Amino acid sequence: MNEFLQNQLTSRNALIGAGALAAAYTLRSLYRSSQLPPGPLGLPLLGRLPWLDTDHFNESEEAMRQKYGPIYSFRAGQRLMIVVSSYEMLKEMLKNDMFSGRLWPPQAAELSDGCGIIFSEGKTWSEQRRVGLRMLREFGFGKNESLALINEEVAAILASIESCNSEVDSSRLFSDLANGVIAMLVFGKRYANENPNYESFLINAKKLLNDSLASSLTLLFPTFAPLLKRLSITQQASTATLAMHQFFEEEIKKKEAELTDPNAEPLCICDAYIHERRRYEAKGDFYTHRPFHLVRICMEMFIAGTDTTSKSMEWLLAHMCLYPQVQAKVQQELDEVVGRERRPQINDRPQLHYMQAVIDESLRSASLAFNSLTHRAMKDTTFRGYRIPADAIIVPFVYGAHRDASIWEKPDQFYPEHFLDCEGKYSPSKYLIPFSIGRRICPGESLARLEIYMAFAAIMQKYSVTLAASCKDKAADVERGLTTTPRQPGWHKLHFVQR
Ligand code: HEM
Repeated sequence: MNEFLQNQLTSRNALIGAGALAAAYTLRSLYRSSQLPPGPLGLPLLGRLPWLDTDHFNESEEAMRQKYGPIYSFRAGQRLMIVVSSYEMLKEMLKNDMFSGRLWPPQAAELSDGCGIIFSEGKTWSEQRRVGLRMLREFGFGKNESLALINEEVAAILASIESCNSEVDSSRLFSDLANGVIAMLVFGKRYANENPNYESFLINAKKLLNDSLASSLTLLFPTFAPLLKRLSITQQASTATLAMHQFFEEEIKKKEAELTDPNAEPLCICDAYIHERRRYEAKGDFYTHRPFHLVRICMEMFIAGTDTTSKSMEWLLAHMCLYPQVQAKVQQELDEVVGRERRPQINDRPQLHYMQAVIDESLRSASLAFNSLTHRAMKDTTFRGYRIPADAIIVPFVYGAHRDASIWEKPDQFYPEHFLDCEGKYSPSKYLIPFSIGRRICPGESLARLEIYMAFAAIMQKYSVTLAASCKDKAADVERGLTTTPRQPGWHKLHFVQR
């Protein structure tokens, strides 16, 4: 055989070999994809990203839920998303350690250094969560001190409504309340708005939330993360995080200097944590509660516990504007149970059946944390016969669960009767999961519910609220909401009339 023929044969064999390999690879990928939960195909590298409406991400996901059912999968960039929206599946999945991991953009994960509650996993997470929850209980829920504190913040809201004759920006109305409560719980003091350090902290926190979609590019495209990390949008988020760390480090330093007596009564979460850390250090353990945990926990309480609570109150008032007949019933019940002479208190809550149903229906209808916080599959595993690869992003699609027609009588309407029994008594539903469910369920639920109830009851007792004249024609936009993190009601202003 001459040399030319031999070369031809070798190239042909190489081509056949490469073709066979490619075919085997494609078949294997198709086979492996067929084991995943059903879902739409996407483009190479981009996956379904071009089809997702980033302004109303919840609606894109809801359309897929309608088509593919309660568990589906799709690729976003290089990541596999497993979207789950059935209550029963979420309950089963989220109580399982296998799905309790977290996956964050690499730059955010590096900055967190595995500390705190929200970003951590495994033993560190369970220890920090245990301590955080205990402290929230000690300082946060239902104690006379915290009730007095919330009452003060509510009084400030009422005063600010009273002083404003014209239109009120609802987003400003409630953020002071939620920030004030968290500041008192965490540091035992309220920050004046003019405090420049606190002001810049608030600006950085807003930046971080607003830029979160853009900065998650590094999460969706891990291969390109080193390049993407250099983008200014990613760097802005990191700079904001570092500045926030600095704010908390300085506040904690002041507390440490003040807290010299180990028997001194802790006055806030920060005091209590410093005591706890010193107890561990006295036993020679400098690691379990190393100082950066406290920095992160303080920051997490502010980030996770303020915007969420104030946006829930905004949604409630938006719903009252959109459904005046519901508002009238809330007020009638308040008049009957509490009257107008004294401010509604926590012990009135069990008698305010309709009001509790309205609050729950607003939480359902808004589904503020519409994707909860996403989780990570810790290992290759299976769930209900589907393959779930390690590092798949588990999306608890709360918005979809709250629109499941097999659970909710009128999923697309604002219908407080979802939470009332046939005698008109409040009947909480286990299917309502705005604070998620399972091992990582929000530890701030009781506190958030307390704040929401106290503020809502006080406002409804004294005022009727409508959309301001300038936004009357925007009702549909208000109700459709905006999807940032968290989902906000559409932009609007309010008009209050004293009752
Ligand atoms: C209406 C207000 C709130 C809503 C809708 C809300 C919702 C949520 C959701 C959906 C999660 C994710 C749970 C998961 O990963 O499965 C979460 C986690 C968390 N929330 Fe809240 N939250 C609210 C208020 C608060 C408050 C007031 C605090 C603290 C003072 C707080 C602290 C946290 C923390 C620390 C986590 C992380 C839990 C973990 O990773 O183990 N939240 N929240």
